[in-house]
Amino acid sequence: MAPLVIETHHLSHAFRNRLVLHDLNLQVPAGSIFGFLGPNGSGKTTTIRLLLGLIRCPQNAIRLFGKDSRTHRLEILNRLGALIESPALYTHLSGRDNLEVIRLARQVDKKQIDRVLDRVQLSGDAHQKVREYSLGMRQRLGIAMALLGDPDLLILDEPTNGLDPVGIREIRELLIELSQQHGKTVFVSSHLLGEMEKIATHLAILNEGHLHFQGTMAQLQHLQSPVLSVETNDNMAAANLLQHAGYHLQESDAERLVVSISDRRQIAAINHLLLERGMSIYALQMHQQTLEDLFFTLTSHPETVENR
Ligand SMILES: Nc1ncnc2c1ncn2[C@@H]1O[C@H](COP(=O)(O)OP(=O)(O)OP(=O)(O)O)[C@@H](O)[C@H]1O
Repeated sequence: MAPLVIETHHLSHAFRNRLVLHDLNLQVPAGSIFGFLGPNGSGKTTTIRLLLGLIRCPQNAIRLFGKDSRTHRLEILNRLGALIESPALYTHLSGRDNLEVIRLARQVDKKQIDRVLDRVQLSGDAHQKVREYSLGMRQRLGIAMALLGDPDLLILDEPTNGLDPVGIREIRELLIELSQQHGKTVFVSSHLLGEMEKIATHLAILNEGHLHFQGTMAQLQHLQSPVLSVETNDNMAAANLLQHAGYHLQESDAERLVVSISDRRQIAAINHLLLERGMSIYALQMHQQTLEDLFFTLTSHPETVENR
């Protein structure tokens, strides 16, 4: 297994006595594109601020590059670049001059400006004022800033927020290239599973400060179970019956009844049970859960998947 670039050990955090992160044990392997997923308010930005040392954490709770984040702060910061939501930019300056400001502050070699402009494909627009940049170009410039100093690890908080589909695709391609061709580890937060699905090698799913899943994309896909849509003359009565028989209902209302099943034999058993109780069955349709469904289940009924 690749060495871990980020590790958190029982990391918790409270704002004024309100616990917003609970016992987080993250493990981010070197070279991964690690999607840190969760709905709004689940604690992603708080985790990222803790990782970056913008919020103080207890000693031994966070290790970056195998070193404790409290005792090796400078050494760690030299190896990472970050972008939290939108970059702070001087819009009256050109893209190149914005990079120059950061370069001077970080005391990085001047040659790096051309290198990072090229990497984010802004070389041709480098002399244009940032106020003329699209939102997508501004985000790419923000990533270029994070790349100054040639960091091994990039930490990006919702980098595609507010972008149109073209901007989202550009960022997606850039992150894949940074990982695959330049060997960076990319830790990227998002509330959109569909977006992460296209690029992440690993995922963690956070909800209300609790980690509900962590692993590779393949491991997440393995959790996808088949479901059965059931349509009867009385879906509410059918739902009661199935629940009493021990089935897990993913959705149940008068319109829609969706039951988790483990194999096809359960379809026959459900059919039998409903007929036995005199119900009319209009449809039984098996389909594979999508990752979107699984994400919804993990963040709303985690107990149903956690122990599989
Ligand atoms: N400075 C703060 N003071 C008090 N509460 C805070 C503070 N920052 C965040 N919170 C609370 O902590 C919880 C987690 O917020 P956080 O911003 O980390 O979530 P998030 O997953 O990044 O959400 P979003 O996608 O909306 O940015 C929320 O309930 C939020 O209201």
